[in-house]
Amino acid sequence: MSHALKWEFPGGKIESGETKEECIKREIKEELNIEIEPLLLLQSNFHSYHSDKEIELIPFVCRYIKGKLILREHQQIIWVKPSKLALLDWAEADIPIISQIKSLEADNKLPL
Ligand SMILES: Nc1nc2c([nH]c(=O)n2[C@@H]2O[C@H](COP(=O)(O)OP(=O)(O)OP(=O)(O)O)[C@@H](O)[C@H]2O)c(=O)[nH]1
Repeated sequence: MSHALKWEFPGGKIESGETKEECIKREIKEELNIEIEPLLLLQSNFHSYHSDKEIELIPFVCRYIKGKLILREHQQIIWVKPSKLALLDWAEADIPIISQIKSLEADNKLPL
């Protein structure tokens, strides 16, 4: 909501007592109604949107396990090939993540 109409990866904030893997599974189930398995932890990106708000974005490459995809919180969802990710208008914090995905794909290191 704070970056309305920008593209973001589905996810959300870690709750207390939760691991980052538990968090991403819970958030994807809550937001998209599907079960996923995190396969590869990418590098975090620390980003400051305003002086009062800093986020650590912790990206995972995940595998779809099961479930019917339902949009519970987002306006729109799309599947995008790694080579086309940079064409979208991303939330600022996401830009370095896109570069990581592109270079992993170029090196054939995406576990998909
Ligand atoms: N999920 C997600 N959030 C991102 C990305 N990039 C980015 O800047 N953010 C920001 O990181 C924050 C994540 O919070 P969220 O609102 O998704 O978390 P949440 O589901 O736990 O929400 P809640 O606090 O309303 O329960 C938001 O300010 C969001 O705009 C991204 O790629 N994915």
